[in-house]
Amino acid sequence: MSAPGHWSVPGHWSSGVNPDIHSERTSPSFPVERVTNLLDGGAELTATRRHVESIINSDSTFSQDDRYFLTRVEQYEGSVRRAVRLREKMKELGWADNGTEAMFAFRVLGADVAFGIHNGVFIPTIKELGIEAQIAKWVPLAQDLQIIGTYAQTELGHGTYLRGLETTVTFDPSNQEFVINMPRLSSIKWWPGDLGRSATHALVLAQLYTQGKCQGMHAFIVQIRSLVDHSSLPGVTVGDIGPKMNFDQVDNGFLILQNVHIPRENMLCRYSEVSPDGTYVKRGSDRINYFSMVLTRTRLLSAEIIPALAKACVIAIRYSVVRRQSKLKPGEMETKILDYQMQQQKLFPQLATVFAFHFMASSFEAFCNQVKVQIKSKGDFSSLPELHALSAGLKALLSDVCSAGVETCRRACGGHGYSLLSGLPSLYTRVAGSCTYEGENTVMQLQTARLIKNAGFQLQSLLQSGVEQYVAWDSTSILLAQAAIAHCQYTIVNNFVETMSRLQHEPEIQQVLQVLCDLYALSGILANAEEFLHDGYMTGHQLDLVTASQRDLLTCVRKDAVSLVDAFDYSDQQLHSAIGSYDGHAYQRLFEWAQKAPMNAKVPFALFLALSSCC
Ligand SMILES: CCCCCCCCCCCCCCCC(=O)SCCNC(=O)CCNC(=O)[C@H](O)C(C)(C)COP(=O)(O)OP(=O)(O)OC[C@H]1O[C@@H](n2cnc3c(N)ncnc32)[C@H](O)[C@@H]1OP(=O)(O)O
Ligand SMILES: Cc1cc2nc3c(=O)[nH]c(=O)nc-3n(C[C@H](O)[C@H](O)[C@H](O)COP(=O)(O)OP(=O)(O)OC[C@H]3O[C@@H](n4cnc5c(N)ncnc54)[C@H](O)[C@@H]3O)c2cc1C
Repeated sequence: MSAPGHWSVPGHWSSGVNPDIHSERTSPSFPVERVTNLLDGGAELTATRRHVESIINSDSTFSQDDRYFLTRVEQYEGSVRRAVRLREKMKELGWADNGTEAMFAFRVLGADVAFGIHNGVFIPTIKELGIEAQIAKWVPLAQDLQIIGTYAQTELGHGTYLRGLETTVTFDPSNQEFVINMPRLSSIKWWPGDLGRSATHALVLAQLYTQGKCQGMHAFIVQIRSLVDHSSLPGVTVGDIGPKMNFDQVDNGFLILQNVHIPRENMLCRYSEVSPDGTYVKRGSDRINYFSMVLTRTRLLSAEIIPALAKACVIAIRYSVVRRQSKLKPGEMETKILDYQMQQQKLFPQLATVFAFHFMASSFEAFCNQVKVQIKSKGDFSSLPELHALSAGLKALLSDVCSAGVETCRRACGGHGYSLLSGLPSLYTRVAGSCTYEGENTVMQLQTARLIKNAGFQLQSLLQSGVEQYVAWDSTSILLAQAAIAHCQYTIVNNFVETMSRLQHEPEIQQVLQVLCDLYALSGILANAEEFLHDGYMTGHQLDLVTASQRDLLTCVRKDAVSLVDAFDYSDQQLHSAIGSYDGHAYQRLFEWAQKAPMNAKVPFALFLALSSCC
């Protein structure tokens, strides 16, 4: 520490690691690398991921040092540059689109690389709902960025209620074409990502009409811009929907189609098709055209939703050991804020939640892949309702909990948590979108509730009393949504316990993770205490025991907290945080990054004159 009164504005970094964070890493009670391996799915995958990250982090195109000081157009153009560079890298290095390296590359870059809907929804939907000939035609063009696609389903007037979508696609057997129309203002496609400036093609989800009958929502590939000069095609009006809470780098757009003609072959027809004479042929489940959303909900858990809370925990816990404020014991040094029980009560249940959700998402993705194979190779749709119900409930629960958890981490960092430079506000505004997109959470919970017994009794008694089905359903919906959440919580705790039981051959990591498993379960009981008391499932005394046990567990986690967040293995480039970096030099980074603010650029002389003239 420099002598009082004599210090220099840091023009350089304090070398090494902040001693306050260094002391937290000297004796972890578990092998940190083994937890990293467990989270990656094995040591080999950790090595592959790190190799991919080192390639990305060493390429200046992917650098985002100025990310907090860019205009919206600069953010969009930067994300497009990164997307094109990534495609070049993948070609140079031979990373296959469905390979591990590409999966890690997209995960590291997330929405910071353009064409997230193109890569994450447009291409997978063609693979799932298209026949082999359609996959062979469109997917290579898309993977090579010769076409850019979007997924255009939501309209100005409808997002949740898909049976209410107004865009019509009518088959004309005389010329073997579909004619697409949007009958009114509320029919305009509104929100699709990559649509506003980038997309050349759209997967348009619309009501299919053939032989005068509506056959419900189907998917159609529609070219919307020229591949020569990128201008919009005849009958097409397209643009950006304007500023949003986050995702400024994404060109969410609007699309109007008036009398646009497409060939019959452009309807994705793995599970349904229109014959040349206009006959509609259906294969499989009524709701198979919703399958792409089920897959996206599942992928978003580990691609977007859980990483937001994981990064927030890394930032908040690292900052909480380098931030000293007030004194626990008079006369001693100021206290690390992580030593306050309240700070532990805020942050450690969030940390336990990340592990619980990580293990749940891994198990659920395995189940989802199993169902995909069942459907595609055997035409067996029997597991689709369960997959839908659970994917809807998990997406709703995990996005709700992770959004609230990121906000808790942000608030736990005081004023610096309110600075964009901490990385926390943008983590929150970004993950908050997941409570809405890919199925609004309330509606998703109610989809899960269709399976749940207790709510069913209430529903049954209403129906038996003669109440109409839709009235009975809506008047039970609060109970139904609660039942759906409880069902998902039970599934998550059960999965965490089962995951721990499979670690008996690694006692050191089993022990530290078991503490988090217990903390997650007990915190869940405390957060829903009224339910357990209401049903007589627990007494007040038992709840007191839960509270005391939770407090003891917080103390157990405290010793290893920094090592546990280090195990997530996020690089500083991925955290984009001045207060959560590995070396713990929060104050130096805040000061240096602030110098980049355009507000600190040389005051223009004209402004100086104007200011001086008014005083
Ligand atoms: C990895 C990603 C890329 C990463 C990249 C980088 C990051 C980037 C981040 C941003 C990424 C943004 C990505 C946003 C992309 C969008 O937001 S796309 C638009 C998403 N929109 C939605 O999710 C719409 C939500 N609405 C719906 O799904 C449907 O309207 C509902 C709610 C399921 C209701 O459908 P419905 O036809 O009215 O059916 P309903 O009457 O409720 O049910 C009838 C029966 O069908 C069943 N059913 C309903 N749905 C299904 C289904 N899907 N399957 C099976 N059965 C079903 C019901 O269970 C029910 O069965 P029974 O109980 O009768 O046995
Ligand atoms: C960041 C972002 C990216 C997106 N990307 C895409 C994309 O790429 N492609 C695309 O097609 N769409 C996209 N969307 C749109 C998104 O899918 C819709 O916003 C979402 O499906 C919700 O529909 P909505 O906005 O019409 O809300 P509504 O369906 O109008 O719901 C509004 C509110 O009404 C209530 N409500 C609605 N229905 C019910 C019900 N049955 N019971 C009880 N309450 C109900 C709920 O409180 C709900 O929050 C995106 C949205 C966002 C925010």
